[in-house]
Amino acid sequence: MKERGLLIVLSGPSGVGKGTVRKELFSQEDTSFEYSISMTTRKPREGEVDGIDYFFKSREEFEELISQNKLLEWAEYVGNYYGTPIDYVEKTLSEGKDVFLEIEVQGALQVRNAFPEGLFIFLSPPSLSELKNRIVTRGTETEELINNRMKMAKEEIVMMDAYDYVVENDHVKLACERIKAIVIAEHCRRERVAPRYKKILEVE
Ligand SMILES: Nc1ncnc2c1ncn2[C@@H]1O[C@H](COP(=O)(O)OP(=O)(O)OP(=O)(O)O)[C@@H](O)[C@H]1O
Ligand SMILES: Nc1nc2c(ncn2[C@@H]2O[C@H](COP(=O)(O)O)[C@@H](O)[C@H]2O)c(=O)[nH]1
Repeated sequence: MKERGLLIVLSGPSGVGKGTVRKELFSQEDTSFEYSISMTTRKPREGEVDGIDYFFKSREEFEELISQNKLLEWAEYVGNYYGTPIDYVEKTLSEGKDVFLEIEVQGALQVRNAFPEGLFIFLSPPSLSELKNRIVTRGTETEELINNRMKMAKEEIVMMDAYDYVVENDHVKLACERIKAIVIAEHCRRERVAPRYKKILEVE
């Protein structure tokens, strides 16, 4: 039977740079994670594409998915639902591939209960003022939403103790290097060969 993949959960407050770090990680040739695309009831931002950035759903459709137990975790965050489709995660892990979730803190804590064997990484900002600066500079939120997200961020930051690792996102490329090193170390600790090293073993 094929060994199950590792479930990697990257979480942290809004605006810390989870999406930026994830996109950078997935653009690098030496990473081989599978990204789990989330469902949300949030309206698409400019440039976001259904089925690539998110699966965009109505509130009724999302509530139907909850009632059918189709979500590994879900949370209502600043007025919208967000959730992880369970079938994709289960299928991909059972194929022996590592699955990468980029989700907020309430959802990450639910995954911790369902998958205690997962790898939980909290992405931290260098400071709260830099966090606010990043949300403001992104320019996607109204002043009211920025204040709501900052209020949530203060509650989320105290939860970093519940994670296996805290990675500071001071520079995107450095944060990616730290995350890759953690994943490789976790594979070794669990007595498995990290996918990126398997090709070395194939050489005669
Ligand atoms: N290390 C960094 N240094 C400076 N700016 C950064 C860094 N990482 C990300 N940013 C910027 O911060 C802003 C927020 O980043 P991003 O959208 O990736 O955050 P997020 O955590 O995914 O947010 P959300 O949870 O709201 O989706 C973006 O404008 C991004 O370019
Ligand atoms: N609990 C979950 N949180 C998720 C999921 N997908 C994304 N997110 C997080 O929601 C906030 C807001 O996202 P935004 O795209 O509106 O800025 C952010 O922290 C995301 O990481 C999910 O499936 N479950």
